[in-house]
Amino acid sequence: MAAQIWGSEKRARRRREISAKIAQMPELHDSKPLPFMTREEKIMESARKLTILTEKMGQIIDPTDPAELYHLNNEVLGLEGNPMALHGVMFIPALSAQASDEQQAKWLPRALRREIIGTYAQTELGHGTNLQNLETTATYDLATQEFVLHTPQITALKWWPGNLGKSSNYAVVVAHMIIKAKNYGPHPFMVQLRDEKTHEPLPGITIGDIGPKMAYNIVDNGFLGFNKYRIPRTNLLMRHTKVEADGTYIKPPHAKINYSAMVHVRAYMLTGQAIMLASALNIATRYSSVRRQGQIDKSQPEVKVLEYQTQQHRLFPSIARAYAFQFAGAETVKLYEHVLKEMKSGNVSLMADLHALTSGLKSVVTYQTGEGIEQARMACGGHGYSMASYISEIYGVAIGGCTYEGENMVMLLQLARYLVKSAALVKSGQSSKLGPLVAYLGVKSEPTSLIDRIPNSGFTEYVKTFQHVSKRQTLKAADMFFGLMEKGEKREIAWNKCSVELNRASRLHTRLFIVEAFVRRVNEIADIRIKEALTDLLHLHVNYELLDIASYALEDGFLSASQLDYIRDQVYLYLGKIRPNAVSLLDSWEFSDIELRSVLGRRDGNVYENLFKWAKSSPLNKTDVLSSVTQYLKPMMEKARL
Ligand SMILES: CCCCCCCCCCCCCCC/C=C/C(=O)SCCNC(=O)CCNC(=O)[C@H](O)C(C)(C)COP(=O)(O)OP(=O)(O)OC[C@H]1O[C@@H](n2cnc3c(N)ncnc32)[C@H](O)[C@@H]1OP(=O)(O)O
Ligand SMILES: Cc1cc2nc3c(=O)[nH]c(=O)nc-3n(C[C@H](O)[C@H](O)[C@H](O)COP(=O)(O)OP(=O)(O)OC[C@H]3O[C@@H](n4cnc5c(N)ncnc54)[C@H](O)[C@@H]3O)c2cc1C
Repeated sequence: MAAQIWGSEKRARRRREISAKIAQMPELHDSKPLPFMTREEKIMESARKLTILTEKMGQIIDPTDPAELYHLNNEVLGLEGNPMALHGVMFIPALSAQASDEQQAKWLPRALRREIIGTYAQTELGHGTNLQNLETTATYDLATQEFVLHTPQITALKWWPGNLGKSSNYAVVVAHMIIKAKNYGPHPFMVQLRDEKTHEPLPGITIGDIGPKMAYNIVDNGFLGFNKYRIPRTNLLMRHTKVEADGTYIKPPHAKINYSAMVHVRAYMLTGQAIMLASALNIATRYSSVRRQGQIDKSQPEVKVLEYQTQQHRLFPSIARAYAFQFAGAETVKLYEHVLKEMKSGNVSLMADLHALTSGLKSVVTYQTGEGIEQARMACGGHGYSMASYISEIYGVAIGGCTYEGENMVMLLQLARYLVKSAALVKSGQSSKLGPLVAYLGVKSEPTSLIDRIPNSGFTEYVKTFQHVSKRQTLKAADMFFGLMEKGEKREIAWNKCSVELNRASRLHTRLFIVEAFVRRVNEIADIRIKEALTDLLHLHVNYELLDIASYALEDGFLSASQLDYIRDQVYLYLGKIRPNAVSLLDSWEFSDIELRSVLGRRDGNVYENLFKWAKSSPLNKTDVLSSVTQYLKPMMEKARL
C-alpha cells in the first residue's frame, strides 16, 4: 500500500531508509517538544537542524529528488516551517521557470548551494488577490539602465512573503514595470535585500517580521519596503519577457506566464495537503483504537471508541479523501511538469487548462483537508484539544492553504471562467472543441441515474452521476450569467451576481476530477489485496461524496429518494467493511513518530503514560509555585483573608 501512496515500491523503500537514518541521528531530532518552545526558540532550533542537514543531506537523501527532500523536511524540520521554506518552494522554482539561461547560470547554482537564501515577495499590505493593483513600482531609468524599485505608500509594503522578515537575503519581487511612463503590469525581479556578509538590510530597504500567526510560526513571514532602490536592468527575470537597454519591451508568449511560481505551488501543495490530512487521521485513528469509553452492549466491557459508527463516519470518509487527494495530486504534478517543459520551449497552449485545474483543486482540497483535520481533532475528545495531539498545529498549517496561493473563492472563480467558456462552446454546438477535462459537458446524459440498478458497473454509474450534476450546474450557472448579460447587465456585474452559483459549478467539477483520479488509480492496481482494500475505500468515497452533493441530483430527478437510501446504506456498509483496515490504511503512509510529533498518535499506542510524561515536562511544572502566584495571586488571597 505504501508503494501505491508514494508512487512506487522504490519510493516507499527510500522513505523507510531515510526515516531509519534520521532515527539514528539524535542531532536531527527536536531537542524538546515544539509546543513547549517560544517562537524564537523554535526558529533557533529549526536553523540548527537546517544547517546540520545542509552538511549531512547527501548522506541521507538524494538531494536532487524533490520527494526525498520533502520527506526529509517533514521528518526533521516538520510542518511548522523553517528558515528556508520559501527558498525551495517558490524562490528556486521562480528562477527555474522565469530566469533566462544566462540568469540561471548566475543565480541558480548559488541558490542550490545555499550561498544565498531567497523568497517570493508578491503580496502587499493592501493587495494580495488583485495583482493588477499591486502598488510597488519598478521604473526603468534609461540613463543608468537600472530599475528603481519603490514603495509609494504604506499599502504598497510587501506583506506576508515567507522567510522574508529575517532569513532571506534575496527575493524574487513582483512589481509593476514602468518604462517611459507606460505601465506594463506586474513582473518578477531578482532583488538583493541584505548584505551578504553582515546580513544587514541594504540602504533603501525596510524589512522585518509581521508577527505571530495562527500556526506556521517558524516561518518569518515578512514586510518589505523600497525607497527608490536601484537594481540592474538585467535583474528583470527575462526568460519570457525582455527589456532591452533602450527600454524596448518584448512581451511574453502568454500574458500570465509570469504566474508560473504560483501554479507550481498549487500543483505541488495537493499531495502536501493529503499528507497533513493523513497525519491527523493517523493520530486520531490510532488513538481511537486505544481509547475505551462506554459500552455498545451493556453486558460487554468498554469499547474502543473506533467501534462507534459515528466515530467511523467522522474519520473514514476523510481517509478516503486523503487517498483521493494523494492520487489526484500525483496526476496534477505530472501534468504540471509536462506543461512546464512545454512552456520552457515556448508552447503555452496548455497553460489555461492547467491553471483551471489547479485553481479548483487547491480550493477543494485545502477546504476538505481542513474539515477532515478538525473532525480528527474532535474525534480525540479532550486530548485532541491538547497540543500533545499536535492536531491543532497540523490544522493551522493546512488551512493556510485555503488562503495562500490564491484565496479559495477567488481561485474557484478562475476555474468558473474556464467552465463558462466551455459551456458557451456546448451551447453554440462546438462541443468537439472542448478539452479532455471538460469533454463530458458536451455529452448527453441519461435521464436518470442507474446507480442502484447496475451495482457491478465498476463505478461508471457513479462517475456518470458526478458528471451529470457538474454539467447541469455549469450550464445552469452559465445560463444565469448569459441571461443577465442579455438583459443588459454589464459583464462584471452579471459575473458577481452569479458567483455563488459559478463557484458551486467549480466545486462539482473539481470533485468529479478527484473521483475520476481515484477510479483511474484503483483500475491500474494489479495486486489483488491492495486493490480490494482501495476498492472498499473508493466505494465509501463515491457514496459519501454523492450523498454530500445529493441535492444537485435530486432537484432534477436524476436521483430518486430510494436511490438516496441505497447510497446511504452503501456508506454504512463500507464504514463497517473498512473498520478492520482503518488503522492499517493510515499506518501504510508510514509516518514515523518523529514526523508525527504527537503523543496521542504514537505508533506503540502507549498514550496515557506518555501524556503524563509530556505534561510533567511543561515549563510551568519546573517549579511548584509560579512567580505569578507569589507576585499577584498569593498577596490577593492574603489580602482577602485579613
Ligand atoms: C514531492 C514533493 C511534494 C511537495 C509538496 C509541497 C508542498 C508545498 C507546501 C507549501 C508551503 C507553503 C508555502 C506558502 C507560500 C505561499 C505563497 C504565496 O501565497 S505567493 C502569492 C500568491 N498569490 C496569489 O495566488 C494571488 C492570486 N491572484 C491571482 O492569481 C490573480 O490575480 C488572478 C488569477 C486572480 C487574476 O489575475 P489577473 O492578472 O488580474 O487576471 P485577469 O483578470 O487580467 O485575467 C484573468 C485571465 O488570466 C488567466 N490566468 C490567470 N492566472 C493564470 C495562470 N496562472 N495561468 C494561465 N492563465 C491564467 C485566467 O484564466 C483568465 O483567463 P481568461 O481567458 O480571461 O478567462
Ligand atoms: C501562511 C501564508 C503564507 C503566505 N506566503 C506568501 C508568500 O510567500 N509570498 C507572497 O507573496 N504572499 C504570501 N501570502 C499571501 C497570500 O498569497 C495572500 O494572502 C492570498 O493570495 C490572499 O490574498 P489577500 O490576503 O489579498 O486576500 P483578499 O483578496 O483581501 O481576501 C479577502 C476576502 O475577499 C474575497 N475576494 C477578494 N477578491 C475577490 C474577488 N475578485 N471575487 C470574490 N471575492 C474576492 C476573498 O474571497 C476573501 O473572502 C501568504 C499568506 C499566508 C496566509
